[in-house]
Amino acid sequence: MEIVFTKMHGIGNSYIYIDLFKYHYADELFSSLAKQISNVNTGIGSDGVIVIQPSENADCGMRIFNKDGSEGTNCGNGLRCVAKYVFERNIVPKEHFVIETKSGMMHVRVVVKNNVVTEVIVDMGAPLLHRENVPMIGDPRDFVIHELFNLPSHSLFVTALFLGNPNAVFFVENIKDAPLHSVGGIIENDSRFPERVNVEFVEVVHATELNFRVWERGSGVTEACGTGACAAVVAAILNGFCRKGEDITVHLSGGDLVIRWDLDDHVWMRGPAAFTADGIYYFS
Ligand SMILES: N[C@H](CCC[C@H](N)C(=O)O)C(=O)O
Repeated sequence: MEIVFTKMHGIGNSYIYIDLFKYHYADELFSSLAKQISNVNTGIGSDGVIVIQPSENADCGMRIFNKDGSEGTNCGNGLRCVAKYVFERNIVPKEHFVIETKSGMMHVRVVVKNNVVTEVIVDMGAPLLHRENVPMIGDPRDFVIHELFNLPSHSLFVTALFLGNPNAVFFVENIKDAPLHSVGGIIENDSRFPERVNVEFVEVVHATELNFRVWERGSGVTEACGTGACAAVVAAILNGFCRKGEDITVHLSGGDLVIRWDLDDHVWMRGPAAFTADGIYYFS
């Protein structure tokens, strides 16, 4: 079966984009497509699949499927790429518009130079801090801020929250020592997170600068995670390392994002998006 696709990335977090405004594929396809096409040897290579589709409630809709075929609820880097795609391909010829995701309506603004989107600003909405919203087991009314999180090999302190998806943030002295590969997958699948969790390690460089690495739910280590970077900024403010209302630069493996948890409680993310290729994939 021939699948028309576009590959894009947001600071190295790459997805295969399927445009359902133009082409028609059955919903049942996407989970197995994500598993197959993400393989760099037998597929195209990506962190998953993102479906761009019409929406009755917004200018367009977006669905995200991780490498393991699981469907996520939002994707920060994906939102910026979808915004660039629908603007430049004349699907949504507006500079301010709304993208519907499983975790809500996302308001985006594209920064345009000579008809090319150079940057996208996304209102990621307000974080949900109660344990039941992360979700994480325990007293539902609690916040999870600097809570002891014991593993067989490590004693860590977690700050957990929902910001488009579930996030568990751990602060480390030096990002180079983050036990990403040794505990990322263990924490992702820990039973304390009933819907699994995206795992972020953060080094506070200073009050307006963070170093960041991520093990993503359903995709493992990626170059960048937009929702995760936003969650890291919220966690840094909750722990007193940074301040609300200030622009925080987050250094991810694939590049930088500028994020602000505003006094109105909304989290704003600003960053680039890029086309990589258009093509046809032979799905079997
Ligand atoms: N792995 C995430 C979805 C992708 C999020 C990430 N790529 C981003 O840029 O926000 C999840 O299952 O919640």
